[in-house]
Amino acid sequence: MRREISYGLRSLRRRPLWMFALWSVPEALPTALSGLAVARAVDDGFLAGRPLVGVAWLASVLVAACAGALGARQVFARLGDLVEPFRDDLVRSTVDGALDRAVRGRSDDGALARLTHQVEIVRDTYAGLLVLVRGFCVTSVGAIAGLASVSPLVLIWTLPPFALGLGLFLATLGLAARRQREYVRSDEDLSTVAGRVLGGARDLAAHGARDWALALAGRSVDAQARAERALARVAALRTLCFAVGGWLPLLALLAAGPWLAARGVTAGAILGGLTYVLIGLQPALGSLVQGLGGSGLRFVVTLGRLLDTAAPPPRPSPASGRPRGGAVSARGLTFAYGPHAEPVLRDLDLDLPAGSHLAVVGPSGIGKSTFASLCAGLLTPGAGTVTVDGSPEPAPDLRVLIPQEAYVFTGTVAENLSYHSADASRARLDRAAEAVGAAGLIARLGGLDAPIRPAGLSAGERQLIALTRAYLSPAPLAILDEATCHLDPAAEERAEKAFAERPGTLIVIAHRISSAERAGTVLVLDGTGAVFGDRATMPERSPMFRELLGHWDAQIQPAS
Ligand SMILES: Nc1ncnc2c1ncn2[C@@H]1O[C@H](COP(=O)(O)OP(=O)(O)OP(=O)(O)O)[C@@H](O)[C@H]1O
Repeated sequence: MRREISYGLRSLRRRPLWMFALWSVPEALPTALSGLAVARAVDDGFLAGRPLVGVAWLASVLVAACAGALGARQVFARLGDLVEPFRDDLVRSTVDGALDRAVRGRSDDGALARLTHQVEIVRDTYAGLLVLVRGFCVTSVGAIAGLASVSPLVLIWTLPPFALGLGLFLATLGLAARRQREYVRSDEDLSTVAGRVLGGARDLAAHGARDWALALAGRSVDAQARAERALARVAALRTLCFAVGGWLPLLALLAAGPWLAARGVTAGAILGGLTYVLIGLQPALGSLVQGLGGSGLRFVVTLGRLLDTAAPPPRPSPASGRPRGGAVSARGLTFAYGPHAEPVLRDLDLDLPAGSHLAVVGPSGIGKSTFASLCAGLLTPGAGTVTVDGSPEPAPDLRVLIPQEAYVFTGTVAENLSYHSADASRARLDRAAEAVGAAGLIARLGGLDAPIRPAGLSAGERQLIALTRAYLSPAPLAILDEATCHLDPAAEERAEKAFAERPGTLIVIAHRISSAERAGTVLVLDGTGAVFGDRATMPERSPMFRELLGHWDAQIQPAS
């Protein structure tokens, strides 16, 4: 349960939370004033023979209620600012988890149900819990402040039993969550067994296995009944906690009446105390017990299931915050896009030590992007293997691939940059943007907190954002698949140099041959075979490389 609660708390954005809390203050006024108004109305008004004073005190509660209503209106208007980012985070990690499984070739039948039904349950219950907990805090703080202002002696008799009931209730929450989970599990088991038994009813009857099937289903029915009884016992325990916290303060105050009167506490103050208990503490505790016991448990259990299947958290960055490793090794790597298609890559062998900088060059359509996708684990080799740091299924935490069409999402600049590095400080985001050459763009957009509208950015600007995001990733292997094609040569050089200096391995699918000039190692794909080796020796070893260099020289000569 701790994981779910801390996820819920972590998702609360600071600024909207402050606004939410600030607008809650007026709502505490009617509760805080209610008992005091009753006490004064009785003591200074009705019992003193001044009914108009009494009525005026009671009317003051009405005024406070109007102020409270205004506050409540603002509170609900701000609820979306807290709930929607939470939902977006949840959708993102659910989609990441499903994609991660899909990329690894694992089926994930429940992904759609999680994304639609379960995310919506969690979002609704989250909003309900925020309203509930806020309401409890506002009402109980108002009532306790009011009790203290009416008479500290009244507070002494009412607060301890209330706190005891609340404490006991909170202590049962862990048990209640466990029981709720067991209940959901047993319910699922029962429907699975019942489905199988009913589906095979004809075969079971034909083989005379009726008793066996009855016993099988009976075990699940018994288990579910046990789980439901256990859940009911927890509900009874909750009622007991409410009785202690909600009714005991009332009984204590009534029983202490003579004792209080002997110490100068007026009838009005005792009545005021009773008012605080009856319209403040008791309903606040009642709603909390009901709400946390119902939608609170639904929140914890459903969120728990979503988190179990969400994307694994990004691998913690090494101590220096920078990636290490990223060795790539291919053995007999062969790939074709169809069973009878001509292979795009055939029997490719290469070893790229960690920290290398490889440029992949070749004519258009020769298989450079295919090679990138194989290294990233997005395609599965038809024959042979390709591994990253020894892993044949390079997980997202091992590599980051930036394709030609860079994806940028609606959100702030900081959210876009830190997508692969949630723990990156703002200073790190700034340094990365500076290194990649995106600092000017970010300043133009209005800084890290500026919102991004993907459609408002040019293709090159989107590439700069995506490149900075990838640069910050803890993945030791970065693959740029023509990821700088919309940048001018100078901006491309700056971005590539930043990636080359980033610890880890860099593979650049070259858009311009100048990318190969900067790399230590080159892979030339020319259709008849592949040539892999040092950049310096490549012109001698590969006629294709010489040809590409010639084209490049011809292109840049007239300009120089
Ligand atoms: N999804 C696919 N299904 C079928 N064939 C594909 C697919 N993707 C690429 N191909 C084909 O595989 C071959 C290699 O494509 P690939 O995109 O890897 O080449 P490339 O060298 O990256 O080309 P470019 O430089 O134009 O991006 C091409 O003939 C292409 O048409």
